[in-house]
Amino acid sequence: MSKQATLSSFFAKPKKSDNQKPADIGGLTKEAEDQDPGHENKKRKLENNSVKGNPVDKLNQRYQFFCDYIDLISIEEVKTIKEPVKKFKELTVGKKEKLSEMKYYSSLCEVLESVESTTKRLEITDIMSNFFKKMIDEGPETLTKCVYLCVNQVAPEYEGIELGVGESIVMKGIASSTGKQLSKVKSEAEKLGDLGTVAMNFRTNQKTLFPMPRLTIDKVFNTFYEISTSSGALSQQKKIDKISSLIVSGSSKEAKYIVRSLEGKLRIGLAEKTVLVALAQAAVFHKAESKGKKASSEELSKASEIIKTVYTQLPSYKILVESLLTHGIKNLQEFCKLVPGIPVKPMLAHPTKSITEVLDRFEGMEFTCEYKYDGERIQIHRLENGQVISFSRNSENTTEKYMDIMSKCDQFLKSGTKTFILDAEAVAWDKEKECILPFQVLSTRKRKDVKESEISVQVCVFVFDILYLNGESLLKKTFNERREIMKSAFISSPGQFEYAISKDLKSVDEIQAFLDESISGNCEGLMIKVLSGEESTYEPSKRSRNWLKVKKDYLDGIGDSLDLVVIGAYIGKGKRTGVYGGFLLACYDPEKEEYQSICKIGTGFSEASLEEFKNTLSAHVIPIPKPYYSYGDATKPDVWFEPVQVWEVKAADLSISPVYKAAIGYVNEEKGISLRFPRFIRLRTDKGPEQATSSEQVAEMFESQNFNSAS
Ligand SMILES: Nc1ncnc2c1ncn2[C@@H]1O[C@H](COP(=O)(O)OP(=O)(O)OP(=O)(O)O)[C@@H](O)[C@H]1O
Ligand SMILES: [Mg+2]
Ligand SMILES: [Mg+2]
Repeated sequence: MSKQATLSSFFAKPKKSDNQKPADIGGLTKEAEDQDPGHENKKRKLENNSVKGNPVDKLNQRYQFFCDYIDLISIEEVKTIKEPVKKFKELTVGKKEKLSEMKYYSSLCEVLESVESTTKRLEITDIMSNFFKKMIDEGPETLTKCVYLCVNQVAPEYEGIELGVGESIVMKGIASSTGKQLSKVKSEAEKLGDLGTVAMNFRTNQKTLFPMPRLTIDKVFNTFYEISTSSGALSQQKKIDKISSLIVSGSSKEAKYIVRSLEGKLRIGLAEKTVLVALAQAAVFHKAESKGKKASSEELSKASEIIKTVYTQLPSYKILVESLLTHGIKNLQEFCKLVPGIPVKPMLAHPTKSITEVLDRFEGMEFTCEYKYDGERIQIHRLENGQVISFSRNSENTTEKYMDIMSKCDQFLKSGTKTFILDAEAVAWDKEKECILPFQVLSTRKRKDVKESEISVQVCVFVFDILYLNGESLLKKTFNERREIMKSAFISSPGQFEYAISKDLKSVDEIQAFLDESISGNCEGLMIKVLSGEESTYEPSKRSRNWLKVKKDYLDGIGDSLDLVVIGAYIGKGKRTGVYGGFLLACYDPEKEEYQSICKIGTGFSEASLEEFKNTLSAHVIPIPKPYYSYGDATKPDVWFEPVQVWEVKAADLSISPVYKAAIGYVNEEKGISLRFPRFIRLRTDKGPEQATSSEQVAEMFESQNFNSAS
């Protein structure tokens, strides 16, 4: 551990055992300070200060004393102060000049505050790009950490390290750092609805005897990282201590953002896309200014496009920022390409409600129809070293879950096939009857601590696309080309590793027959995809109109199911006594960062599932609704939940509602949209709450329903 780290960790936890009152080592009362405008007393104290205790404590305390006043004393003056300061000078000032203002967490917080105070996207982008432009001078490490703090992550999403600790731990951290009772923190939280504000208020009213060293971006990021990665028996207390030390060192404003971050989300209206665009623009501005020029709007929009494309292919801010600063925005695409080992956000499809709708959309284009398998999306990567790993739709590493397939993947390769990225669907497979099993069977497979010998549910992987082969990205190739490359590089094996069944059809009748065939083969319907031309490239992370899904169960209905977040429940009566009788569901509006109520649901549940939800959801009951829940009083549930579960729901249709809030502002300024006859289908473990059906999607579904019924 470096000296710096040892010393700063001292600040994290002031030791009470040294029989020293803070004032003894330099703290002065406010009055004394006022009477000492030249800080003469402080300097004298600094020079004379003597501390008791073991040598390390002494050193630490002296260092702390030194830090208390370093801001008041010029470096020249410091040099004239003799022992004991000399030692600290060697440790700190001698090696490092005072940090630039941009290195402090307060500079970031100021920016976060300005972002929070506006809702105008362009203004937010400007604020951020200005900030990043200055940050570029601080080097790639600080800039990377800054970007991570802005999107509230500590590592790339695919590493699965999440910043966000339980509310109760954050509360304990606030209590211990502000000297308040835990019950007081809780009651304030109930009153104000936001823990960040609670921490801020407590911190504002708190008197500290001497100032703590200022928080740097580095320190905050590193502590967040430690908190996110610590596990084990003592981790709870360690987390509380770390949270507490950050809050103690932070100003009231800093405390607010620290707490918000720890809760898992900043909620200031700063979208990840905006951060990316701002980063691109910052690079352009920085370069232009260094040459004494002005950046053109063309350059700016081109840079934004480049960075967005690059990030979908290589979602790592560290690599992105380093390449950006080393090679410049223009060359970014050359240095940041997709690479096996780093998951790409998969391409998504648009729902349709009839085959004729598909034919209208694809008129004059070459397209193909594939079976739509009902399992779990799987992206299979083979790395340079021969390792085979897989990721979910959500970029979660699922190698362990599918270890049986991954371990024998090499059997399915033709010679010469080395590195690749495949897009596929994993489906439960009945070995004896040689047929596809329903999704429910697949979902019984364990995700963690899997032993290959204990796997009872066999899986067959149906491959439908290839993104990368032997060092080459295939994203820009047409689907026709990709499909040929895919078929030339692998050997299919029935019941284990197959290509998705497909036919290049043209007429409604043919497609209808193929759809029926897919249903008899235990599939959900068809995926219909553009085969050739510019519109047939692979578009990572995009819900593209070049891929259409046709689901048998939703034809002539609303076209697709919805994935909704459970935000509340109603106490069960009669047969449902003891469990929840119904639930309040919401869609998500990423622009407003809020969950909007869309329907009550009480149908589609088995007794067992109601028991299960009672157990799992009870752990997430919150006393009052989150400030980012939008709901009408008429639908107020008996209990509120944290947004943790996503349910797939089927509905008869959508209607305008004065009570529900979904997609408010899209179709009607005051009214929302609600689901009629909603029915629970299944729990989605592969989607997080923010990946629930968005308000925009709800509005689109509503509009397409009305368009079709009108025509
Ligand atoms: N041949 C195929 N081509 C592409 N995707 C397929 C195919 N067969 C099955 N799928 C699966 O179908 C999914 C798309 O339809 P589905 O309604 O199941 O999506 P979802 O996971 O609910 O996501 P969303 O509704 O947000 O699009 C793909 O993500 C993929 O997992
Ligand atoms: Mg599916
Ligand atoms: Mg869906």
